[in-house]
Amino acid sequence: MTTRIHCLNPISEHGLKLLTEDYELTDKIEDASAVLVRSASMHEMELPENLEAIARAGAGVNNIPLDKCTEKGIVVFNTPGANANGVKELVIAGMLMAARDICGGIDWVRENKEDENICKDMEKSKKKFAGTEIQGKRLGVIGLGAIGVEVANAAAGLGMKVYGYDPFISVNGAWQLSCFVKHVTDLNKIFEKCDYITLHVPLLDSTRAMINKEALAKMKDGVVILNYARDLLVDDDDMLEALKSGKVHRYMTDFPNPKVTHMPGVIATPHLGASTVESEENCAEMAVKELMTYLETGSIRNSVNYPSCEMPPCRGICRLCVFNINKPNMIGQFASVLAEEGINIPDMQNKSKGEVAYTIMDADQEVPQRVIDRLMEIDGVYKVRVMKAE
Ligand SMILES: NC(=O)C1=CN([C@@H]2O[C@H](COP(=O)(O)OP(=O)(O)OC[C@H]3O[C@@H](n4cnc5c(N)ncnc54)[C@H](O)[C@@H]3O)[C@@H](O)[C@H]2O)C=CC1
Ligand SMILES: O=C(O)CCC(=O)C(=O)O
Repeated sequence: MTTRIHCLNPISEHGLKLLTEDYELTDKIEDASAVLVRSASMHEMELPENLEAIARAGAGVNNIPLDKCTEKGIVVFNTPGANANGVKELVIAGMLMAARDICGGIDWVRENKEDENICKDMEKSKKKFAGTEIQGKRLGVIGLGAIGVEVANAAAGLGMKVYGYDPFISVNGAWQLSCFVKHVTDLNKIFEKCDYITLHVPLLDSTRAMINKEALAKMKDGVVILNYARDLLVDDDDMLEALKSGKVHRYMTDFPNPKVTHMPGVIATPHLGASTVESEENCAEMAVKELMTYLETGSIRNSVNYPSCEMPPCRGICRLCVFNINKPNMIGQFASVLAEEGINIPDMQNKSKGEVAYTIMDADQEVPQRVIDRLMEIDGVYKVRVMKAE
């Protein structure tokens, strides 16, 4: 049977062409078993009953209703690191544009394009666009995940003194971090010391408005803030005050809104961080592969709401995938139901992540609807998915 995929945003052909003949794209989300999405907000959307998975071709998942998806047993994937280089390069460009008035200079040339004496006049005018160099300046990187690590390492390579803060840094992130990046455990140190501060954290309740009046008050006069992560990490009203007073020299952001675009000292790009051929291809490829693997085998890799769980090909007649609350005796109850129905489990795998768990069980015979209903009746089970072996 053909599996239908709906794209909520344009997804790179490089990824879509990996879909085998068992798949087709559909314009109707209500017909889709899976969704590919970039930044489109899914919060107000009705999720189709037969939706099995959503793959975010990118990093941030604040556009997806994760709790709702979890309770419906919809697996949400993202593509860790796939666009990190694209964002890193824009952040480095942002730092350079903040340090030198490159934008002002370009505007001046455009405005004076008809000037016959432009060669002479520019030598008189250029002093107003002069700037500083980033070499030797202090950069604070908040969030040392895929992007933060790359930004920190690149900036260290450009001769900046780099300070990194991430209380939840992964082992992998720590291994990849240049030894020239100073590890900071108190965020205030970044606020107090740095000439440039760049944000690379997800938008969560704990990070929302982390750049606010109190944080800004601790910073050096003339600090540059770079926000290529998410709009709501910065309190716009507090930023406006800081720009007006000169506390912040420039606010570089990838997230313009009607308030931000009117602020003095803002240089904004229209959410371009991941808009490179390479990042779009990497994200699409990873997202499509994650979806196909999950839809075909039940194995989960890079999910943000369910644990990673990988199983070799089905060793029975069919495979049951159970989504449930992570609490005692769930596996015992699943096994009891199958045992009472005379069904053997030749292979199984159970993984948990925080408050949820996921179990894959291979069954040595067809599993009748009655058994699925009994599994669904177990308190804490969100969903049971049945897959036929190839
Ligand atoms: N402008 C754009 O087009 C793009 C923006 N982004 C944004 O950048 C964010 C980061 O992306 P990645 O680095 O790929 O994600 P990631 O998940 O690899 O890294 C995020 C890091 O933030 C850390 N973190 C979480 N809470 C923190 C806190 N309170 N203080 C310090 N660190 C904290 C985590 O431990 C993790 O290491 C995404 O969530 C997304 O919002 C990502 C890609 C493209
Ligand atoms: O897909 C995009 O262009 C946005 C990328 C992004 O913001 C992310 O990956 O979090």
